[in-house]
Amino acid sequence: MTSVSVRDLTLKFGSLEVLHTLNLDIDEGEFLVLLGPSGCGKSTLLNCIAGLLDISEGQIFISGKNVTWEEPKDRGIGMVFQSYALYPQMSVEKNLSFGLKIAGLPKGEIAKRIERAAEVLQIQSLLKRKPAQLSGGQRQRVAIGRALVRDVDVFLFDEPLSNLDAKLRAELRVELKRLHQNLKNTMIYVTHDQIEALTLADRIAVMKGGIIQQLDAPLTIYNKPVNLFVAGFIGSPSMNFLKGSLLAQAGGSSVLLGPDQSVSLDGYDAQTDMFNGQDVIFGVRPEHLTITREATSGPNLPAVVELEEPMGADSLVWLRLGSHSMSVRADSAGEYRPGDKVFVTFDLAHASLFDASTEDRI
Ligand SMILES: Nc1ncnc2c1ncn2[C@@H]1O[C@H](COP(=O)(O)OP(=O)(O)OP(=O)(O)O)[C@@H](O)[C@H]1O
Repeated sequence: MTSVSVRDLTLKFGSLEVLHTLNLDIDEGEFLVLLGPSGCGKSTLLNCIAGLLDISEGQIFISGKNVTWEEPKDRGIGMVFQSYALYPQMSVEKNLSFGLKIAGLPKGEIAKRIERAAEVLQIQSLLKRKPAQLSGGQRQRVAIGRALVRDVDVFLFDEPLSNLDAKLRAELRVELKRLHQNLKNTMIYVTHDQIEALTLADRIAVMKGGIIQQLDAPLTIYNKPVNLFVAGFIGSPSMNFLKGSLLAQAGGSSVLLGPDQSVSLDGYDAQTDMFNGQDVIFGVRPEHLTITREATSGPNLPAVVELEEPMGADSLVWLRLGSHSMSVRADSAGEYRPGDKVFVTFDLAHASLFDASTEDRI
């Protein structure tokens, strides 16, 4: 069942149109991540769903009800912001109970909900403390708790972890995932951190310039990005992009990357013949390339090592291949030296090909 439905949503700030006739359906219990670079409109979209902005055109439905003109408090949503927005003079317990008291809930019910949220978030021992006596991670837990006690259908998160250091962020990310697995509420989560998106989401909506570029499961977005923007935005280290031209012949297509340098597209999962002679961009992730000292039987090209970056478990080896530079994830601990002559093999089943003029996937 659809939990949140956004229909033909347009939002303008004065003459600046930030969201353009946007449509989005989010299933009940789904963890949907809105991902994109700064300024792409993801917080604006979340704020529209929350009712914090008056939309210019379109409609929003939550749990089947048209809430387009409803007040935020009447939408059945709980929101968690990047800034914890806790009341500094109140204890954790009071921060959690405040909204419920205003809503007129009976004392017993309030106590029950706080107890449950405190247990889920492991903050039972912190209930009497003030926000200033908490760490950043604990404060963010309380902020999540405040949304939790409202007993809502839909949680909205706006970059809730971005104020935390990397280690804490990784810990809370796991906790959020666990929380979603236990509660099974619909969650809409804004971030510009692709790791957060890939690890948390059931589906990711990648946005650019107020438009959803791709809405898909994380691995589909990772393996089959619909355009050059999505391909470049997702993945760290980034996908390698090699400019070339497409040559379709009787024996199959290939990409000409330079004089005497061509990569056969045998194994690529789409028809490419109709792009014969056109400029294309061949995209391949560092982990879908293999370096060998000797030529292999697969589609491989000679390359020269520029440098090796050790990354702990493995390393990133930068290669020069004619006029192209590319990085390869290698199971190596400093065995490559600048100037080493190697061969690089391409995993075509995981490669991407883009039309250089439209930047769309072929
Ligand atoms: N109140 C406002 N008045 C005018 N322009 C605004 C307002 N709020 C946001 N904008 C503009 O709308 C666009 C989208 O902003 P939004 O905050 O939604 O982006 P975002 O993708 O969430 O970025 P970030 O990750 O930096 O928060 C930006 O160009 C921003 O400058």
